Amino acid sequence: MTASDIALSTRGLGVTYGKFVALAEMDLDIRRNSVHSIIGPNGAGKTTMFHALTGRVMPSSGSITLNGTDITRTRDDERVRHGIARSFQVTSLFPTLEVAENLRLAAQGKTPWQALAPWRSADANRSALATADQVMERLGLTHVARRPAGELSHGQQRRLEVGMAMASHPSVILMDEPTSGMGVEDIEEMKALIRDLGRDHTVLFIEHNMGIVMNISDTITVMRLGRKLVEGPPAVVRADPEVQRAYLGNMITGDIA
Ligand SMILES: Nc1ncnc2c1ncn2[C@@H]1O[C@H](COP(=O)(O)OP(=O)(O)OP(=O)(O)O)[C@@H](O)[C@H]1O
Repeated sequence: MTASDIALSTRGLGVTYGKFVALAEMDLDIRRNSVHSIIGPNGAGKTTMFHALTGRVMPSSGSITLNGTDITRTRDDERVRHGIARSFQVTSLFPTLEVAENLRLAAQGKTPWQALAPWRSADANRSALATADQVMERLGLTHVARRPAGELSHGQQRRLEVGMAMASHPSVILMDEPTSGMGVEDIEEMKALIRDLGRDHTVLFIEHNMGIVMNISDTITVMRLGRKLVEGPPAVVRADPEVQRAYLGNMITGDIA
């Protein structure tokens, strides 16, 4: 693997909350156009890792590199411009606005208030509309383009959240438990979407459902107590004695068979 194959990497990344070490010495290499999952028991530091990557918390040590640029000290909004997008929960959607309008605003990186501005250029608007169309097609939401986002089914809303992240043309998409609270059918659609995204995006996601993780990940990083425990493709992680021990000790829930 050469440096240009890596979209996002960390070296020696650490986060402390007061005296508590939530993340320590984390080295991560996320391959471009791959699906990479982070798993581990509650409190392992997965969310802290995401917060450090998006700029929500500042690391106490180490570095973060995105497409060759050191972004360790950049603000969260600058990171979005550099190409990191986080798929937020349903609350990030504007429920009274149409699906297409939600995506158009996301493509412009704007709130509805800013989008009302009269000085918005026609070209920027056209390109945002084109992006919204492409994203809806990819997500299978074209047929609900004119429906208010708040009227979509739960599964459709969750796919739209992913679309909101895609609309900023990110190089890396972070997803925090993309299938949590979903029924079986919606889970299958989300799995297919993530796998599809991995063809031309880099996807990093936190997930508790082991069936999904083993099924769609190219690489899995297992965390425990703020550190990396094991990393590799699903077959390697599944067979690893340390991971097996963690499962047997109920440190990680779910079925790894
Ligand atoms: N703001 C904070 N202040 C103090 N401690 C925190 C803070 N946020 C998280 N922690 C602690 O850091 C540790 C790691 O938490 P984190 O949320 O990153 O774990 P996680 O792997 O995402 O867990 P889960 O699967 O339960 O979401 C936990 O022990 C948690 O209590």
